[in-house]
Amino acid sequence: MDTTSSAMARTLHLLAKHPDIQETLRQELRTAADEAEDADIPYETLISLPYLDAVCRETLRLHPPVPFTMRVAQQDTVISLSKPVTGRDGSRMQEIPITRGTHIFIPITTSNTNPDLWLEDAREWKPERWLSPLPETLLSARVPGVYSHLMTFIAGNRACIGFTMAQLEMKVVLSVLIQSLSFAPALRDSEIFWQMNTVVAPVVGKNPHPELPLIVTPVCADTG
Ligand code: HEM
Repeated sequence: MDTTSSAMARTLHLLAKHPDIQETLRQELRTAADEAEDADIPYETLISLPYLDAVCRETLRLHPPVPFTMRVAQQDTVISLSKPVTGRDGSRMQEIPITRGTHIFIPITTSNTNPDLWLEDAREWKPERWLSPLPETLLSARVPGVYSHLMTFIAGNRACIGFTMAQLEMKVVLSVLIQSLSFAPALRDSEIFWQMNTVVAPVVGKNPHPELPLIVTPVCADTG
């Protein structure tokens, strides 16, 4: 499973579990489609629909398809910490010296869901958080990620080059699917497990191959 399809699968699963959010999104998309002169929602409108954008951002925040990655220090350095940690010998450290060649684990999900930055509801899926000003604790932390205070697409010279395209893909696919189809959890929903591969993928029970059962029903244009 690739990164964007992992994000899409997670978004559809969350929308299936949150029918109220799914319906709000459907109404936003249908209104935009009704106002469009062509059959499709124009690009400029699609990328600026606030609720669609919030749903995508919130999924990419809480469930980054690449949950962690590694880097190797190319030179000796010192990492400053925002709050002290206690070492094995009991000493309190405010910074960590790193020698060249050290492998560094980068916990993307942990940064994206840090309650010190995102406040106490950091581990909840709440698209509406993106419709209000973001917390000052987050803004002042200056997370280095290339996208939206998140580490989802990592940071620096080797950051993801495809993050704008990934969001566009998500928005195009969601706009088509959610307008005309309703998604609900399948009977086997409790057996779905999100496997922490390099790219997170849904599996069911003991079957190692990715699959995501959902109940999909057509919805008419004039019904909710
Ligand atoms: C939701 C979708 C995506 C996510 C979450 C994602 C995430 C990431 C992450 C975390 C990295 C850094 C990996 C590492 O160095 O350890 C990366 C690198 C990369 N991504 Fe993405 N990506 C996504 C979609 C895409 C798309 C659609 C493309 C291309 C159209 C793309 C192209 C690349 C490339 C070429 C790199 C390597 C950059 C380099 O090493 O200089 N990605 N991506």
